Amino acid sequence: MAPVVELADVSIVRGGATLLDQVNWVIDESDRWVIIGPNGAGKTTLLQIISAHMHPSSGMASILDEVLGAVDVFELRPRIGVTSAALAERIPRSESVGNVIVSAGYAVVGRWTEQYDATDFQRAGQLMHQLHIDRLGKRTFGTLSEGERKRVQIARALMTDPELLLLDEPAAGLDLAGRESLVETLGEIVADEYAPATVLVTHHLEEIPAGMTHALLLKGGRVVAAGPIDEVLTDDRLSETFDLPLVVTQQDGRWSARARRVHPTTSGQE
Ligand SMILES: Nc1ncnc2c1ncn2[C@@H]1O[C@H](COP(=O)(O)OP(=O)(O)OP(=O)(O)O)[C@@H](O)[C@H]1O
Repeated sequence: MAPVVELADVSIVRGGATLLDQVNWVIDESDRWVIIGPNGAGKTTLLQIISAHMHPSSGMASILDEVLGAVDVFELRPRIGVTSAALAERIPRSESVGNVIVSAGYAVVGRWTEQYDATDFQRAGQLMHQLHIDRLGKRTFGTLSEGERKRVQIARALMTDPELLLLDEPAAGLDLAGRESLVETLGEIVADEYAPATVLVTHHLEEIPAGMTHALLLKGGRVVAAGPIDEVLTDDRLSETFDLPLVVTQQDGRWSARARRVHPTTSGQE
């Protein structure tokens, strides 16, 4: 079976700056990837490529078996579910939650004059249940808490049954309880064998749901490491990525990282 995403030596150059530098990456259908890297590493730029919103300056990008540059991106984009802060800002605050979700089928951010059928509303209802937001259907987007908004966006991203799901910092800005609850729900989604290939971007290992299978570490537009999550999220590789000595721990499928404590040595004592 063809990979869901295949990048070969993909670079992006803008205004003389190299934002991505010869990135090679393959995503298979059953993969659940997490991308980690410091601010400015190129994570959003990488998502722009695999969501068919940016073409490589050089190299080859194949998304859902279509090569960017040789495909109508407007046909490709509906096959990809995306959540990001930029997209959330475009959702009208006065729109009802139900309409925010159902309108994904038309690739518009609020309901206008399109007609939806019973299956659309049934699907939206199922997703609201899956995201634990059943009771919010009639509320307007602007009245929701940040955590509720994140869930609505994820339901919307799943509405079209995408073949690729891209989540750009889904837990950013949530309090501890909100983060834990959302991470648990994301864990339920990625555990479903019929869920699409998934890519989640985060700055924090604590935001990685259990069940993610692969990790890609990005620094200065270059891939530091990419592969099975256990092999990639190591002390050495994460320390190199963030230019800081770090200790990584994993427990019950969840990850965390902290700075390595340097013990001051007292003269004459070991
Ligand atoms: N059009 C552009 N021209 C020049 N530089 C750009 C352009 N767009 C982005 N950049 C730079 O490219 C780098 C990578 O940006 P990107 O948003 O992909 O990083 P990121 O890893 O998502 O960062 P963050 O974690 O802060 O969101 C940044 O240094 C950014 O300033």
